[in-house]
Amino acid sequence: MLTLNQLTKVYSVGDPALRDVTFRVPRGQVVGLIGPSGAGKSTLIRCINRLVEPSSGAIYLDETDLTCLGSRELRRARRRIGMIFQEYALVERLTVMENVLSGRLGYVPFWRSFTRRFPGHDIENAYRLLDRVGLLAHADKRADALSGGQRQRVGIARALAQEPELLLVDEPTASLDPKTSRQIMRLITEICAERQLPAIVNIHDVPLAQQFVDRLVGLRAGQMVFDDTPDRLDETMLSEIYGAEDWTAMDQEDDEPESSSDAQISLRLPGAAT
Ligand SMILES: Nc1ncnc2c1ncn2[C@@H]1O[C@H](COP(=O)(O)OP(=O)(O)OP(=O)(O)O)[C@@H](O)[C@H]1O
Repeated sequence: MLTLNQLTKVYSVGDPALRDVTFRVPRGQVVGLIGPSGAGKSTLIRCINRLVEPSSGAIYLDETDLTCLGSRELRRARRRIGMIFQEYALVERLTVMENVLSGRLGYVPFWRSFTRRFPGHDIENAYRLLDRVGLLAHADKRADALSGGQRQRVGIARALAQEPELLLVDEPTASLDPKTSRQIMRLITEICAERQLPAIVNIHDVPLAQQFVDRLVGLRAGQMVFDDTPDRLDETMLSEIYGAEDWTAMDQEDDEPESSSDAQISLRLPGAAT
């Protein structure tokens, strides 16, 4: 279980990026984090893994307050947090298998990581994970030979190789076409249910989020303005989160042809095609 308690972040300049954000994510629940640009979504995710230092508040991963950890304890705690990134963050010249095994680097002694010699059970587990994400036949291919969707599947398998207790997912579909985006969101949510993993997914595509996540948290100017199931997010609430003017503008953009490079971040209300 992840618990954020009055999490606040004030950067050296500007208004607070997060103000007293409080919510819990129980095991197996996938929370979609939505809000306009600058609302604080990335800051929230980065505070949890302490890439950004929170200004105040607490972040509990089960019993551990992540905000209080020294550097050594923090390294250990980060092993418990799997990250999935928009641009996959793979090592392109390494194979799919080597990329998945890199999720184990925090667990093996330095000499093993240096020579990339991993214990047999890590390798067996990596094969199982590749099978789960549908990439078993691609284990020996170089990462740069894969499509975007396949790369993201490698990213998911690598995060799972860590045997995490929490998944933090940053715009997992922003570089993917709509069909592949749905496949990736389906995979993430199925895996979280299977493994009873709590997850926070930072996502711009509201309809996609509504289709797959258990719960939506809406941020605006660093404050939580929505926390409910996706079916409770109506037009009024969307205007509240995104601001009436911005929301109307984005809604109109949605009427433009798909060729728009912003097509994927356009916002539509429920009923997106599967
Ligand atoms: N390193 C930084 N130093 C100062 N201000 C920052 C820094 N990073 C973010 N901010 C500010 O904090 C606020 C929240 O930014 P953040 O990137 O978390 O928003 P976001 O919701 O993730 O936006 P986007 O959807 O565009 O990625 C913004 O006002 C931003 O300008």
